[in-house]
Amino acid sequence: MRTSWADSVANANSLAGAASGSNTTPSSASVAGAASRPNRASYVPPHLRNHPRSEIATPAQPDGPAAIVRRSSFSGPSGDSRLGSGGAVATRDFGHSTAGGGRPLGGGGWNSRTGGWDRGRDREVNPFANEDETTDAVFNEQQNTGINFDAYEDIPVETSGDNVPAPANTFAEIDLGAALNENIRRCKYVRPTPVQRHAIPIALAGRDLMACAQTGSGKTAAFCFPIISGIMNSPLVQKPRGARIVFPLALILSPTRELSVQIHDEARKFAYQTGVRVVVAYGGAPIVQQLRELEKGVDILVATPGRLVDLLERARVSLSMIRFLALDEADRMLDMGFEPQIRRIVEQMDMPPQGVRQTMLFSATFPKEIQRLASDFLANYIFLAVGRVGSSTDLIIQRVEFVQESDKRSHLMDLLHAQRATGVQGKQALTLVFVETKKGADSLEHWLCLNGFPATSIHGDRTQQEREYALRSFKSGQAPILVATDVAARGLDIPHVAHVVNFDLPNDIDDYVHRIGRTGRAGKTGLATAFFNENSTSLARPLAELMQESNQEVPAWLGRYAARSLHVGGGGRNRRPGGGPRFGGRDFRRDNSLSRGGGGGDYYGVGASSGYGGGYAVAPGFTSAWD
Ligand SMILES: Nc1ncnc2c1ncn2[C@@H]1O[C@H](COP(=O)(O)OP(=O)(O)OP(=O)(O)O)[C@@H](O)[C@H]1O
Repeated sequence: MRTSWADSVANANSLAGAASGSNTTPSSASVAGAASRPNRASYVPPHLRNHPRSEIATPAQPDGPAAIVRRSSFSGPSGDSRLGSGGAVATRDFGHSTAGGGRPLGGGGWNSRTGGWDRGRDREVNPFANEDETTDAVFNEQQNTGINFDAYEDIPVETSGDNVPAPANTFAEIDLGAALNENIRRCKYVRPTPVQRHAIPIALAGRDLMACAQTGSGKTAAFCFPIISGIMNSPLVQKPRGARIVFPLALILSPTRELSVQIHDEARKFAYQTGVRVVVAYGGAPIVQQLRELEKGVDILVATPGRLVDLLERARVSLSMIRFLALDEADRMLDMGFEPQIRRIVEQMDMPPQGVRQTMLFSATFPKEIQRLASDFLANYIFLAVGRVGSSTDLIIQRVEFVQESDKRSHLMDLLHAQRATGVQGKQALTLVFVETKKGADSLEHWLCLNGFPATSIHGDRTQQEREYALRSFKSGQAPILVATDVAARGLDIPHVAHVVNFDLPNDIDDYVHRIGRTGRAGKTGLATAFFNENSTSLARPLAELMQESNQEVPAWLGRYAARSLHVGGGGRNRRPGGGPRFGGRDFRRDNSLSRGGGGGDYYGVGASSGYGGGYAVAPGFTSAWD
């Protein structure tokens, strides 16, 4: 059975303790003795290679169950030691003790359950295997080196908060350690995206973070890298053993099952051969299988809130050792749908409080009221806005067409035929069609299939198996059209989505931003078409504003709808406050210190000021820069 790195530490200590004839710690002698046993070829993790043997040291004596062992100090900033008050900090380097001494803590390996931490890692499934085998090398290359990554270069970046760490320009500068760097290379990431450049140094400095950055701009790595590096490099409280309860060190919450699976897949790549074990738990899939995975050991738990609550109630997971908490799609996680569950998980179970754990919230949209809620979870945090957050990337060409309800199907058919005619189809050009209801998704899928367009669908009434199958056939191009409800709106990173069609527009502009963000990812361009009619008038103004902000052509008729909705007070939550350039989800804390510019200005000339293009003063403690 494999274990997590944390378990390995615990087991290493108990093994060594046994070897020295005590229940506590390995003495130097026992370790030396163990090290002098005949060595089988020992696995040296990539990040520990090339370290002189002289640096190799032995874990010092832990002090009871809360003993802390420093895992590795080979690179990166020193870990967050905020948890250090619970026990003694080992002075020797855990990681290095593995590196040089073969199996320094006993011939049986690090872990009595597994027969060896390194053996467990030898058996680690290579998450890059499929990609390496991909014959279409160019395809892969384009995926991640992204010719258009230059498009991000002149993106506006704003940070606020105390003592904001400086951004880094290269991964080498960030110094994540050899193992992570090797995985970054395997992912074909040549340089960090802007959100990574800023967020990773902030997170590595141990700071809490609320980060807004456009869809498809690499937020997953921005929170995964520091978590993995933090787990590898910082002191660790020894995990209690024996019971069937597991103690993850990091928790990543996301709103949908598919997104959790995707984050898990990504995190496994980033953590490959680091010894940091990532496990996913989500609803709709058999819990027994997930429990089995958890029992093998878990450092990073990626979960949907519902399934996590279930695991907590069954006392199979404890959050008492959580050092890193990340909420992906944080605004969604804290809106009315999820907030009670999130509060339960974060505030009412056994998770260390804010200021003790490190908390990171990420999204492309961050309405102010949600920022206010989110600040309950954060301590002295830094707000980071990359791009006009809450806005869409300029890489997505947005079109809005006026289509009556009864004409929508035939209009969609025209679009699809036109795509076919230009050869834009198949695996290299997938089309994602968003509809409002589950029934609507089923019936549109059926109709498309009847009309010779292989389609599939994903929504909440389909079984998890059906959802996963649908996603697989879409990704593979077997069904190059996916009809979806908002369950597929956020986070999903599906290569080659060339066209997003908003067959039904959502009620909330932020949902629109996330939906169209399924294309135009990682520096590539994409197309989004929306069908607008009298049913979507409440979206007219925010949509027109968004398009204007993203340098899109706004049809005159949409401008008229927008102006009208302003006069009748439409917009509701969609009404964007303040006018002026939004920087999207601007830090709500600034509202207290800055006078609001714009006062409802807009580009229709209806508001009090001319809105766009006007700046706002930068208050002390806030920086604003073009990255
Ligand atoms: N530094 C990088 N270089 C090249 N590609 C990258 C880099 N970082 C991330 N990517 C790729 O960019 C794509 C989008 O990343 P990711 O899914 O993390 O975006 P996101 O910001 O979380 O988007 P969303 O807001 O939609 O959730 C992924 O395919 C990822 O592999």
